Amino acid sequence: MMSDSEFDCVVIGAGVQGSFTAYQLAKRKKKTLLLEQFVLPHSRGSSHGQTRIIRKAYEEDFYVRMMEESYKLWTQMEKEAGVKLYRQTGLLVMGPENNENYQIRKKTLLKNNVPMEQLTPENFGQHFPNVSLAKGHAAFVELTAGVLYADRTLKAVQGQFQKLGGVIRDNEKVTNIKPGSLVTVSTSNGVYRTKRLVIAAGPWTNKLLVDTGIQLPLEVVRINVCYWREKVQGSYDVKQSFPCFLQTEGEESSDHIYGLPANEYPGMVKICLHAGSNTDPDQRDQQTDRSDIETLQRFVSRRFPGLFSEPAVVESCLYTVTPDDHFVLDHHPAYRNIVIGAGFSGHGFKFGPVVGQILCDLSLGEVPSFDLSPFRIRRFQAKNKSLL
Ligand SMILES: Cc1cc2nc3c(=O)[nH]c(=O)nc-3n(C[C@H](O)[C@H](O)[C@H](O)COP(=O)(O)OP(=O)(O)OC[C@H]3O[C@@H](n4cnc5c(N)ncnc54)[C@H](O)[C@@H]3O)c2cc1C
Ligand SMILES: O=C(O)[C@@H]1CCCC=N1
Repeated sequence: MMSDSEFDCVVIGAGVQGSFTAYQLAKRKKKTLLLEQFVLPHSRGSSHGQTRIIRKAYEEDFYVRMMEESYKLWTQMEKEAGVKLYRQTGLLVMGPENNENYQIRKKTLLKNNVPMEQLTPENFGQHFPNVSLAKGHAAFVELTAGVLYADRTLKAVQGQFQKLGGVIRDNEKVTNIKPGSLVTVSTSNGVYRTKRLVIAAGPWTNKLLVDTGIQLPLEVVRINVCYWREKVQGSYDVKQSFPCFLQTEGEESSDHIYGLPANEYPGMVKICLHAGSNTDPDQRDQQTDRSDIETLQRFVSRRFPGLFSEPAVVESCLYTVTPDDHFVLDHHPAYRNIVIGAGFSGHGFKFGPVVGQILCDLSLGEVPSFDLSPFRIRRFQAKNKSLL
């Protein structure tokens, strides 16, 4: 019989990845504790806000395959929790016709039979009268892409976890990890012992890993989340079937620009640059760089003539970025009973259900159904031995 402070598994971090992992562990009848440093819900990490894009438009086949499973698991969670988490809107992908990144993405979708519609510069305006396609650019629509409701997801997954007997302790910061066959986890409120630990701490990952003797090559980046007001309300609204969009590269920036239809704030479209400035997650609001906003203003005024080119609302969110933009899903190199899910590099939300399954499999010593070589920690070792 385990005491109240002993668990089969402790998960650190109640963002999207930690919450789905804890849910999977509880589903497999493991006594699981989910620890969160802030009072839930909170907006200090990477998973807050109302919406995220779900798509299969990736360059790599392995992400497309993971998304096939993820879509099924999103539907399953919607049914189990009785809430709508996904809305199909399509994803408009635009990029320079001859750009490698744009072309590979298109080919990967075609190869994997993802439903899509290719547009021409001639018919683009009929489909999207309020968007101006740049000269020399091409476009297609990934039809099954859409919007995920983020805050609602966290509430649903954490609720299902608790229904399965899982314990959430929020406002409880992990202050020390002592590895061992039973890992000792000290928090601001107590001490727990667990057979297995999953670290899903988002931007705080390296702060926690110090105790376990490693550091990963992760950069924490602050993103200015900008909302742009419509000149005529409804022109880019989710209810009018305006899609999510992705501009792979353009005159304004070599970084991607992406957006979601007006949804959370009536009459405002979310458009962001997929880049920002480095920050310490505990000092996020001291990072005030707004150079990305100037890039976005140029983009909005050229490509979205129906929006005012001054953001009406600017919020903050954090990315935790790896050197190759691929995730870390692996065992700790020195301690097999510690599993790490990190470095989601600004595109991990849509994978939440499948990441939860993978981290749970790894933690229980089971073989995940995906090839995890792109996500192994040793890929960094080969490049820079001093990082580990
Ligand atoms: C602006 C923006 C737009 C994005 N758009 C998309 C998109 O369209 N589609 C998509 O798929 N993805 C998108 N992403 C990426 C996606 O949101 C992230 O990849 C995902 O939310 C990462 O989740 P996480 O659980 O790893 O991190 P987090 O959500 O940050 O969760 C980590 C949690 O760990 C907790 N924690 C840390 N340290 C401790 C400690 N010591 N003790 C206790 N708790 C601790 C933190 O408080 C936090 O709650 C976007 C991200 C941003 C910022
Ligand atoms: O993951 C996503 O879909 C978004 C859009 C592209 C850049 C990052 N996040």
